[in-house]
Order: sequence, then structure tokens, then C-alpha cells
Amino acid sequence: MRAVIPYKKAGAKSRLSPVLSLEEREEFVELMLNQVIDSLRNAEIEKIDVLSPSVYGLEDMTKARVLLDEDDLNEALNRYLAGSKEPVLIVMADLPLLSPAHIKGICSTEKDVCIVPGKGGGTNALFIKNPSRYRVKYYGSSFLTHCSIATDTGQDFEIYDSFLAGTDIDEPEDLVELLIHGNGSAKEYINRKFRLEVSRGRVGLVPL
Ligand SMILES: Nc1nc2c(ncn2[C@@H]2O[C@H](COP(=O)(O)OP(=O)(O)OP(=O)(O)O)[C@@H](O)[C@H]2O)c(=O)[nH]1
Ligand SMILES: C[C@H](OP(=O)(O)O)C(=O)O
Repeated sequence: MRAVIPYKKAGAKSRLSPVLSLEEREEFVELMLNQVIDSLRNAEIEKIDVLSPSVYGLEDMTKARVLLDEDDLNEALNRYLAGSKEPVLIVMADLPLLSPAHIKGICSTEKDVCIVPGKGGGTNALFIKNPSRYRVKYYGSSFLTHCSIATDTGQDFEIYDSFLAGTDIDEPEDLVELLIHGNGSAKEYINRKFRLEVSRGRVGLVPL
């Protein structure tokens, strides 16, 4: 099997722009990407590809193979899947709470496909045993779409139910989860800029 991480550093994480500058967001996504790669390696996945529209931010990447495809996320991933002859795990780059134990659990599914939902209807990871028979359609309610694609192509699927694997870092409130549950360089980066504060029973972020 192999893992692929779609990754675009330029202008990344625009939804975090209320709390992080462009430069900060680009630094932060690079730290998250490296944590995802480390989790895959610690789950003993040796073949890891980073699929990116540009080499920007990947010039010194030694822990994974870099594949360039200028097309958008869906077209690039579908081209990748069509050319794959072994099971593929697609993992988003914004999952610093995803652990090696999650990855092992996802990849040990007995079904044809294992789908890890993300917040708000997204898809955080997809393990596909027969990649040439599957295609992806991210954005919108992609979790439901990915369930339908499995069914429509005659493949059974498991839903991997996990709060931490389901927490992709998209919006400022997600940084709260990173500070509470995270570890490693992505958490440390945010920890240098914000602290947690409880207000009216909710934990929020306060800039330092
Ligand atoms: N290869 C490739 N990956 C992409 C592209 N756009 C986003 N990604 C990656 O796809 C994953 C999901 O993207 P999003 O969660 O929407 O992240 P984002 O585009 O940086 O964030 P927003 O600007 O807030 O939407 C992340 O791993 C991104 O790095 C693209 O055009 N090509
Ligand atoms: C790519 C997209 O990510 P989200 O915008 O849900 O974080 C999705 O999971 O379909």
C-alpha cells in the first residue's frame, strides 16, 4: 500500500486568516504536513507521496516523494488513483491530531473502503483497496459523496469514527482542539501565539 497527502502551501488555510497572517499560515501548514508524514512513518507506511500543484515548500522534502500536478485537488487525486495498482490511503495535510494508531486502524478495515469523516461534512482520510475502481470528489459534503461513490461502484465501506482523526484544522476554533489534544511542532507553533481562556463555559483562544 501507499499513502498520498494532497498539499498546497501557497495561500493555505485561508479560513484561518482572521487569526494568522499569510506567512504564519504557510509556516503552520508545513508543520502540520510534517506531522502527518511522521505519523504515517510511525504507522510503518513506507511509501508516502505528497501531491502538490507546486514544489513551493517542498524543496527540501526528504521524508516523502513529491509528485507535482497542477490540476485541482480532485483532478490530481483522481489521476493518481487511476494510475495506482495497490491500496491507497489519502490523508489530508491538516490532521495534526491523527496518530499512528488511527492510521493502523483505518488501514486494517475489512471493507473495500474506509472513510474518515471530517468536521462539517468533509473527508479527512480515505483508504481505498482498489483505487482504479474509485474516484474522489472533495469539497461540499464530500463525506456523503464518498459514501455514495463506494456504493455506486459496488464497494462496501467502513466509517472510521474518531473525534481526533475527524478534527481537521480549518477554522480558528479548531486551534482550540489542537492546543487541548495536540502535541508536537504544530501545537507548539500555535502555543507560542495563543493561550486558552474559558469564557461562559466555552474554551476559546486569546492572542498572546
Ligand atoms: N494537490 C492539491 N492539494 C490541495 C489543493 N488545494 C488544497 N489542497 C490540500 O487539500 C487538503 C484539504 O484542503 P483544505 O482543508 O481546503 O485546505 P486549504 O485549501 O489550505 O484551506 P482553505 O483555504 O481554508 O480552504 C489539504 O491537505 C490541502 O493542502 C490543490 O489545489 N492541489
Ligand atoms: C477538502 C474538503 O475539506 P474541508 O473543506 O471539509 O476541510 C473536504 O474534506 O471535502
